[in-house]
Amino acid sequence: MTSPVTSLVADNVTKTFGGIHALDGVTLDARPAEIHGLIGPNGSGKTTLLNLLCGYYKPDGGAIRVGEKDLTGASVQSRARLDIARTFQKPRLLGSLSVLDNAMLGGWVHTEAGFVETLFGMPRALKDERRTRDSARDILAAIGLGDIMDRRADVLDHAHQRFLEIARGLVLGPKFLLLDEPAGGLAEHEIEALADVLRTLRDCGLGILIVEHHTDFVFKISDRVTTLNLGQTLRHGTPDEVRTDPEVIRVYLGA
Ligand SMILES: Nc1ncnc2c1ncn2[C@@H]1O[C@H](COP(=O)(O)OP(=O)(O)OP(=O)(O)O)[C@@H](O)[C@H]1O
Repeated sequence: MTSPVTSLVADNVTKTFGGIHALDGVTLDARPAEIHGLIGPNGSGKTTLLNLLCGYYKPDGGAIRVGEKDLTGASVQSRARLDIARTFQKPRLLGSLSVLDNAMLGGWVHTEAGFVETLFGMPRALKDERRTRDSARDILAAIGLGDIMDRRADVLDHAHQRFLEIARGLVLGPKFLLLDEPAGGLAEHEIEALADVLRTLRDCGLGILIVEHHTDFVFKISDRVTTLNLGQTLRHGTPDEVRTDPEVIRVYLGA
């Protein structure tokens, strides 16, 4: 598949677990400055595709690329260096650390100091830390967590935990942000706030891929939508094209 140079592409990927074909020849591209919604019934392969894109799994067939660069065998760490960040269905935070410290964990990828320099708090390590702290503070403030930066992560409510996970991903300075059910468990006004944040990030040039069951939210916020079913692409198009597709209605959305 040819694609715009800087897209993150899953090209004809397959993934099997035992006898289960979780993905069977799926192609999808996440483009810069675009929100791409990925929907489909339970078990249709959405999270597996996200895990292939960020390097948690290797595909059994097909390829993962950013532009012309083949990432198929690349580790999660090297993909983080290649500007791919993700969040999880259940936020994975370090509860005993503060909001600020959790956000700063996203900055490891940009540190220049080596292990020994960090261990002994040498100048380059201190500079790394200052830079990451400043960046984390700015992002937390922008995402609405500026007033609770010193709070422990484990006392945050669910919405704040979700926003903190996104902030941590952003401290990485990614070009692509992969979100696994970011609206899960959020109230309507929190979903509105999430939509505002994602639109702003998109308008700043970030490519965003959202796996989500909250289809109203997906259709409202996405530029393009892909529907999976049984590990295959059922429909791909604009939100209107997908929402009104008879097969998508039959298999997933209901009449
Ligand atoms: N690590 C694994 N080991 C075995 N089977 C797996 C594994 N991960 C996924 N599967 C199977 O692959 C299929 C696709 O799962 P996946 O989690 O990608 O679907 P999904 O669309 O994200 O579902 P949901 O909406 O419920 O999160 C399912 O049949 C699932 O049981």
